[in-house]
Amino acid sequence: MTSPFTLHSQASDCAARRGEVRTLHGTVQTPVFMPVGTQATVKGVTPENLKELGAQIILGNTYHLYIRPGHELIRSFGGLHKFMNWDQPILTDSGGFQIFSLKDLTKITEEGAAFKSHLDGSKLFLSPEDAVAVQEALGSDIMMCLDTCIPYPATREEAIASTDLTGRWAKRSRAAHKERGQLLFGIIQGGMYPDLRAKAVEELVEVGFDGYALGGLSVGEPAELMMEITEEIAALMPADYPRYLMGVGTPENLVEAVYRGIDMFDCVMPTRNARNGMLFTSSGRLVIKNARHQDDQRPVDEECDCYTCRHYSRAYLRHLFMAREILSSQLNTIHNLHYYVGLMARIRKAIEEDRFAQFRQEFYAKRTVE
Ligand SMILES: CNc1nc2cc3c(cc2[nH]1)N=C(N)NC3
Ligand SMILES: [Zn+2]
Repeated sequence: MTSPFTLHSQASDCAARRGEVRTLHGTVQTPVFMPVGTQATVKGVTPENLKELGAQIILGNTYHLYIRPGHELIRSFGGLHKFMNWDQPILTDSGGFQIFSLKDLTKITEEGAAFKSHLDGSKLFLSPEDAVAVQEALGSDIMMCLDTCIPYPATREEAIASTDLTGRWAKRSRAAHKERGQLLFGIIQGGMYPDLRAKAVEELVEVGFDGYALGGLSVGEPAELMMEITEEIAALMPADYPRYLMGVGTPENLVEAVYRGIDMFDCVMPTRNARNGMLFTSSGRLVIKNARHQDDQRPVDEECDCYTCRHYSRAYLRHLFMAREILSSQLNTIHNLHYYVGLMARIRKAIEEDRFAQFRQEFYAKRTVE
C-alpha cells in the first residue's frame, strides 16, 4: 500500500504537520478544509466562486446522491465532476452518518443498512459493497467506507457491537474496491471509549486504507471530550497517511485539531451559518441581522479580501438578509468559505515557518466576543 500522503514539515513544538494528498483530480495541500456540497452543489455558490475563494476539494454525499438523482444517472454524465462542473478533487462521504441521522431508520444487519428514503419513504438498502459501487459510479477521488455511527451517549456494549460491525464492513469495503486510482479511507468509530477507538485503528491499519478518518465525533459530545479523543487517537493514526476528522468544526476546533495532528476537515458550519446570517470574522462571529449593522458602511471584516467584503457593506448584507433575498445566501457563503479556506492557508504557512504554536496564541488573542 503506497500512501497518497507526503509529509512536507512537522511542527517542532506540537503534532501539527504540513503535507499533501495526491488524488486523481489533483494534489491537495494540507491541513485543508473541505466545503460541503452534499447534493452535488455547495449551496449558494458556483464552482467558479469556489475556485476564486481558494477551495481545493469539496465533499459530496453518497446517501443523498443515491436517493436523488441516482448514481447511475450521474455515471451516465461521466461522473460527479462532469455533472456538477467541478474538475478538482471530491471526497464523498459514505452515507453512514446520514443513514444514522434518519429518524425512522429501519434496521442494521450484518449485511448492511435498510432504511427509508427521507424523500418519499421508499424502502432502500445499502451494503458496504453497494456504498463502494455508488462512489465508484460517482467517480469521487476519495471514497469513505460505509460505517455505523454510534449515538451520543452510548453504552460500552452498544459501542463495542457497532464498532466491531464497522470493522467487518471496512474489510468488505476494501475487498469490494477495484483499484482504479480512487482512494478509499477507513473510518475509526468507537464512541467515547478511547480503548475501542485504539483497537479500531489497529484493525483498519491491518486491512490497509489510503487514509484514516475519525468518525462519530461532533455528535453532541462536549468539545473538551471531542478534543481529548482527537488528541489520543490522532497520535495512534499512521503518521504517513492522511488523518481526517469528520464533521468538524468551528474555527477554534480546526486550530485545536491541527495542533493535535489532523490534516483534513469538513463541516456544514460556514455554509449553513451563512444562510442563517451568522458570519465568521477574524475577531469572532457577527450576526448580520443585528440592528447595529443597519447603517454600517464597513465590510463584514476589514481584514478580509473576499468578493463580498470588497464590494458590499454590512448594511447592504443586513438588508438582503432581512428581505430574504437569494443574494444574501450567496454573498454570506462566499465570505464564510473564504474565511475558513483562508484560515487553513494561514495555518499551512504557519506550520511551514514552524511558528504554529505562536499562530494559535495570536488566533485566540484576536477573538473578541461580538
Ligand atoms: C457534524 N458532525 C459529524 N460527525 C460525523 C461523523 C461521521 C460522518 C459525518 C459526520 N458529521 N460520516 C460518516 N460516514 N461517519 C462518521
Ligand atoms: Zn469577506
